[in-house]
Amino acid sequence: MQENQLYRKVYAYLNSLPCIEDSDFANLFSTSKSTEINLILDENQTVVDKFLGARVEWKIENCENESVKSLILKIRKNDKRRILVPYLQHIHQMFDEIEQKRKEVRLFVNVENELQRNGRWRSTSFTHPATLETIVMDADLKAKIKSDLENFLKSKQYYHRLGRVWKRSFLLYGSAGTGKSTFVAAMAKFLSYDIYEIDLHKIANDSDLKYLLLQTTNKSLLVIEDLDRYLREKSTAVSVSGILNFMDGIFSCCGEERVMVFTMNSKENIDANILRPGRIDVHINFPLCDFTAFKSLANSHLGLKEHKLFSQVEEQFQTGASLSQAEICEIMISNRSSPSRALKTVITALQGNLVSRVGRRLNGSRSGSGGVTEESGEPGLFVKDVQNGIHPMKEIKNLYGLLRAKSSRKASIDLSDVDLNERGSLNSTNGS
Ligand SMILES: Nc1ncnc2c1ncn2[C@@H]1O[C@H](COP(=O)(O)OP(=O)(O)OP(=O)(O)O)[C@@H](O)[C@H]1O
Repeated sequence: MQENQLYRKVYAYLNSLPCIEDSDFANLFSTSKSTEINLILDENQTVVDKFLGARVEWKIENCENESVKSLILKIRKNDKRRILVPYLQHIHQMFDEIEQKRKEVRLFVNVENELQRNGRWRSTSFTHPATLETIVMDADLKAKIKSDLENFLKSKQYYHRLGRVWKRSFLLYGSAGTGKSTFVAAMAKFLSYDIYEIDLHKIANDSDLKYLLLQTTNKSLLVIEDLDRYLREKSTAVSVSGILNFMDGIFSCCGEERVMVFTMNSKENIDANILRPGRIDVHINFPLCDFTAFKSLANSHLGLKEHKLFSQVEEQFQTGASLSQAEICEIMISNRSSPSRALKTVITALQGNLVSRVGRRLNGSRSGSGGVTEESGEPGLFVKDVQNGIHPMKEIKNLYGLLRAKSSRKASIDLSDVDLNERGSLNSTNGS
């Protein structure tokens, strides 16, 4: 016999009401999440609910046939016409939200063509503990992204009215270890979407990629990590046009409520067609750790809000030294029993980073490369001289000067890449 979907939804809705906790009888059940206990309605119990100022009553009853249960709804005659339909719609909506929260997030990865006996995706439960709260990033930017995702979840009608597929694409770009992958995990958790992580190496050709896409479900996050590397090294059998179609072609529109996420170390030299709105709607920069991010990490990893060594750490950041969040986290985790030691190690690592940068820059100048910006992997290291532009030799002298007199704050060293102005910004192009 087929399950009555309305019954299922109302039942789940009633069990989610706070009044169940106050009732005289309720059955206790554990769920697949070991620490979670659910309270479930007892038979013949009456549940009172309120909607648009009206009181409604539900009762769960056994039918003559013991295996069939029914839910009896009582509404005052005067309220019936006014609230019945909107009330049932409200239950539908609440049910979707309950399902969303309850859903276990799964991680899917694609397997090679020849292993496809059980389909091309293998999945496992996704239990990554990262959340948007645990990610250290600019607070305004985080709030904007959160609200962008919340808006997306509520925008089915809006997208449909525009004749657009209900999907949104994000580019997360920045140096290694700045939190891009962790952010993907946090997004999936926030949305309660399954993750489909696509390994382009394991895809035979463009049609194979389409085939994989058709095997994904709605409410999912499709992720391609390090897209810039695939494009640069041409290390996949998928062509650029195959990737463009994946991002915004007719096949990419087969599902709904999808979020696509691409990560890159740098978006320099990336074909503008790939980055255009529709293919990428939101660009999010992940800069290397600065002093503000460092303080958040020190707080979360070492429980430090202030420390006498903070001023020295700040000085290092001001001289242009930098480390990724991953490097700083690792130092803090391995020295967590001694916060002072952790901070001293961070200071030493920042000093070492500055020295090696200067060394590399000197070598670069000697070999005649005259490189003012560094290619991907590290953001450009500039000394900006407002009147005279950027001079590599002057830069090196400045850096040595800074190393000698660590407290000097005369030179201004800007460690962000070309998107400095976008730091903390969220470029949203379709205004959903
Ligand atoms: N912004 C951040 N907030 C909190 N932790 C971070 C952040 N960035 C990095 N980390 C820590 O560093 C580790 C590595 O980060 P992650 O893998 O997310 O970086 P990534 O930018 O994806 O690197 P890659 O480009 O090499 O894949 C994570 O386990 C996380 O604990």
